[in-house]
Amino acid sequence: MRIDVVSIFPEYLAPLELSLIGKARQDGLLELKVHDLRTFTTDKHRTVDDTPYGGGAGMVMKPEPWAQALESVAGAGAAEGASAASGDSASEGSRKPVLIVPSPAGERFNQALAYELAEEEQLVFACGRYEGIDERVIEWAEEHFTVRPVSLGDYVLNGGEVAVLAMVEAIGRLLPGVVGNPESLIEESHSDGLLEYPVFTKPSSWRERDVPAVLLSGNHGKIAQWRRHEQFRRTADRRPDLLAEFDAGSLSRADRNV
Ligand SMILES: Nc1ccccc1-c1cnco1
Repeated sequence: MRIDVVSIFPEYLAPLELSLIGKARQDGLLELKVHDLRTFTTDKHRTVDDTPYGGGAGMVMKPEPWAQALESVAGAGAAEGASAASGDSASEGSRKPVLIVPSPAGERFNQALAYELAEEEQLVFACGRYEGIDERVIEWAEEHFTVRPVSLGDYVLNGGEVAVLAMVEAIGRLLPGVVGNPESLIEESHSDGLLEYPVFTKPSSWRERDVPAVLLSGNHGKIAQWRRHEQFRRTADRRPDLLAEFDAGSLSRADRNV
């Protein structure tokens, strides 16, 4: 996968050089490039914003630098794919790259969307700041991208960079070879529509609190049943909304007895 991030604060994305995502980049499992939007300005002040038509507080990001930046990265994934592809590169990159615009007015990011986006050949993230990006950029971008405004949640950030850090980690860790043990992806919160069960490690007794005895029993059937029950209990307690969405049809026979 190829990821491009456009921002006026490229240094904000430095954490993507660290840890799991940083190693994936070093191992060639993920190609990620960060671009400074100001590179695509033409005036001596490298202006990226201006006052809003219709009045109001704050500034709006100008359209032309964004169009120049997005044109510059569009298809880079296909180009990379084509150069890397030994076979029919015509089929490589035939899909438009996905332009993800972090926005409080976007669809909610969740694990299902992370899995969906992890299948893409190229993701481009446009980090808006100020009061946002001129809406005409979003409309124009539909010619070159599949455009998806995405929200991390119902709260206000100062820009899209923090959202991109979260989304790139959530998506990048799903790519083949990134997480050491792929099995660890199976039992995570939200991987099956429920919250994950509680975990414990040594010592078995700590500050007069004991690890649940079933986990020390060696009875793997009972342990699995206890863990599944804990998933349902936790989800009902903390995220009843998820239970409402949970596909009861996916319940196994064992689930029905927890
Ligand atoms: N508030 C914001 C401002 C700018 C870019 C993204 C956001 C955002 C994303 N998810 C929630 O908020």
